Amino acid sequence: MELALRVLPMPADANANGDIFGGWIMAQVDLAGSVLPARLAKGRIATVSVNQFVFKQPVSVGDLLSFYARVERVGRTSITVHVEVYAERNPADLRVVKVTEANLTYVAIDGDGKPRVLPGR
Ligand SMILES: CCCCCCCCCCCCCCCC(=O)SCCNC(=O)CCNC(=O)[C@H](O)C(C)(C)COP(=O)(O)OP(=O)(O)OC[C@H]1O[C@@H](n2cnc3c(N)ncnc32)[C@H](O)[C@@H]1OP(=O)(O)O
Repeated sequence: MELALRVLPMPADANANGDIFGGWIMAQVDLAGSVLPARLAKGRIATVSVNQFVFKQPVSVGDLLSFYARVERVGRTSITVHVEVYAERNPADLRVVKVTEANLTYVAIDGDGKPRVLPGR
């Protein structure tokens, strides 16, 4: 898997319990997932589906989040990627835990927002 994004959640991204909002994490996964498809599509892409989002562990302010991605499938106009998210925490006694993973599909689109055949397909 390839490192696509690394980010530190901030207090503004936390909910009333002090854990990071799932929706904020989903937005970061969408961005991280788009990196490999954007390279392959060589142009505009749009997210068409997100499957199997599972939150395994809470994320806290101060965790360093790393988003790893790999291409699962390349179709005629679409690319599906698998993204896994790991949190590094507790610097004094470092722990790395997988916090979530998801499959996302992106479609290459033209200037009118219609599906576009991927380069080389
Ligand atoms: C220099 C580079 C560095 C990189 C640096 C990174 C930069 C990175 C920047 C970009 C960052 C953007 C990342 C955020 C992207 C958004 O946030 S986009 C906003 C949210 N998404 C949208 O608004 C999309 C709305 N949907 C649509 O406009 C249309 O549905 C679409 C996406 C154009 C597709 O059109 P459609 O007519 O529904 O599609 P259709 O012809 O039926 O099928 C097209 C393909 O999609 C597949 N598909 C359709 N529905 C589904 C489904 N439910 N599930 C799975 N696949 C499906 C089909 O199987 C088909 O695949 P192929 O067989 O051709 O491979």
